[in-house]
Amino acid sequence: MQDKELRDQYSLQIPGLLTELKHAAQQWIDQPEQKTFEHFFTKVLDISGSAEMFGQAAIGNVAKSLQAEMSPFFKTDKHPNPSKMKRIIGINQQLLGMMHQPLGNQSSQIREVLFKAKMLDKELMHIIVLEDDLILAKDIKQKLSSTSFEISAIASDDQIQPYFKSNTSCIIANLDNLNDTQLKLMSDMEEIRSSIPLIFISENHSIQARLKAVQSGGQAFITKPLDHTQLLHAIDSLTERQLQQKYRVLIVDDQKSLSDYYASILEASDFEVLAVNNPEHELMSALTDFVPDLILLDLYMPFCNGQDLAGIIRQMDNLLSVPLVFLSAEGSSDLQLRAMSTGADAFLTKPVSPDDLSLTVQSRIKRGRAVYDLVTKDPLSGLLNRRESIRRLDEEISRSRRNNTPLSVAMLDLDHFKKINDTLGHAVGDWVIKYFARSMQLIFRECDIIGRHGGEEFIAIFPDTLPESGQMACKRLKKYITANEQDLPTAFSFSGGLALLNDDDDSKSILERADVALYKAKETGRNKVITATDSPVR
Ligand SMILES: Nc1nc2c(ncn2[C@@H]2O[C@H](COP(=O)(O)OP(=O)(O)OP(=O)(O)O)[C@@H](O)[C@H]2O)c(=O)[nH]1
Repeated sequence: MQDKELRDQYSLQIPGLLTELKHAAQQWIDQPEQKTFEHFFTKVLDISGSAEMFGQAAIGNVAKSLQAEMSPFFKTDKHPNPSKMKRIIGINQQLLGMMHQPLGNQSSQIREVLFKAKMLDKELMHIIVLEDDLILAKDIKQKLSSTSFEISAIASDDQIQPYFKSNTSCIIANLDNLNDTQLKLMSDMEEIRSSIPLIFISENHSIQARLKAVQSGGQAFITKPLDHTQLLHAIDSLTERQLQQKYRVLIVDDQKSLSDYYASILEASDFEVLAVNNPEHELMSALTDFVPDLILLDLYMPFCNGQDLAGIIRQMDNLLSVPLVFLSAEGSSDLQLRAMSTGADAFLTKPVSPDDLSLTVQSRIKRGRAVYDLVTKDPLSGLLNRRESIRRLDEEISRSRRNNTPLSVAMLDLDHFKKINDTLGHAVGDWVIKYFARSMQLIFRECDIIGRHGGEEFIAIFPDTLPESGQMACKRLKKYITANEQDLPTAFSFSGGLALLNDDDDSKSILERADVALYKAKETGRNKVITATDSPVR
């Protein structure tokens, strides 16, 4: 029988398998005992053992993860605990959902299993703080709330589960106050919280304490006295709060059918993908305009080989930290090694499974971003540093000229910041800088580029924007900061200068014009943004 016929036959069986699986799972839920569990397990085995062979790889993969969750309890007298049971039921529901869908449309479901749910755009993140030192809990709550998180602080012996919400994105727990049973609960919970990160804080600096944290599922360990910058940094890097834009993957492969296939897998896992099938003509503009987070390169192409292209890419400053992954049917380890020596980060051998592709891409991007962050970000504010902001401004100037679109740039500076430092101390000054940075991230558009130019001075680049809209964005920012004033350790304001790119400008001159306008705003009373060669807008 032909492959296709086999696949079609299997498709006809899916509704029957679906009904049996549903029934078996329900029986186990109603009567959670060994007999019903084993019956349910055999139904899962039926699917995991056959789906992939008949071209239903996505269903097969989820069935396999369900099988892996259940197998430790098969033919033993152990029974899954309630959290494990919840997880098994959850995965089973995904599997049923996939089997219920029209065939060929299941790939988007994989990401529910492989990837954590993305936070909605600008959605407030919810953090659970498990700390029975009421003063410390209150302090964490106050500091984090004023940085735009929603916080539930609970004593450590409380039941944590009822506090979980759909936007819960992080748990902070005091390791020192948790007894063995509670630590076990945290580690068991890992199965249901799956990707919600857990940060432990502790007074104990020892390796034993760190080990205990890791064994209980902790992904970060912060010692007391608590440095809130470090805490925020851990939250940011674990939750990817600042990285809510989609990861961008550039595929370079001369075979369109293959690049379409890879693109469909990656898009289903929420990556943004651009495919280049004709590198000779399309690659350079794709590299500069698309600015990929990772490049998937075919090793052999008619125009030139992937190794040479890797060499070209590695010569570009802004792509130095971007991971390169070769994709090829080349099985020789010698040739693979030679290819890797051009600075590539991984080699995937074709045919590559959807899971391998998604997971490799995801993990390499994460590492690439971590390196990129170290080089380009300002550690206090989490914004781009001065060097990177100017590099991005140069890029935006070129893009604006190419596309004939307007570009506005603002220099923003906190007012009387020295007084805040002098009267309330440097720590509060630092806090204001972070708060201001986060407010800009929250209020400005996703595509706007925000950097810390130095001290208490910031740069905001507004692509495709006239100064009038830039002024509106600054007004929204001012309104947001004023509205939240009561939650802050001190009220503060900012002044700004805004400039529109003109034909003669380069990054230096546009910044100078924005700076002159900023100076004017300071001179004429502060707390306002002035557009270069324009009258003040209050
Ligand atoms: N806390 C803190 N202070 C900083 C940092 N970087 C620069 N500063 C301080 O920011 C203050 C800037 O002071 P000035 O340049 O006089 O400006 P200003 O007081 O804001 O006055 P105007 O800009 O004229 O409104 C100085 O006291 C710097 O020490 C930082 O990273 N953290």
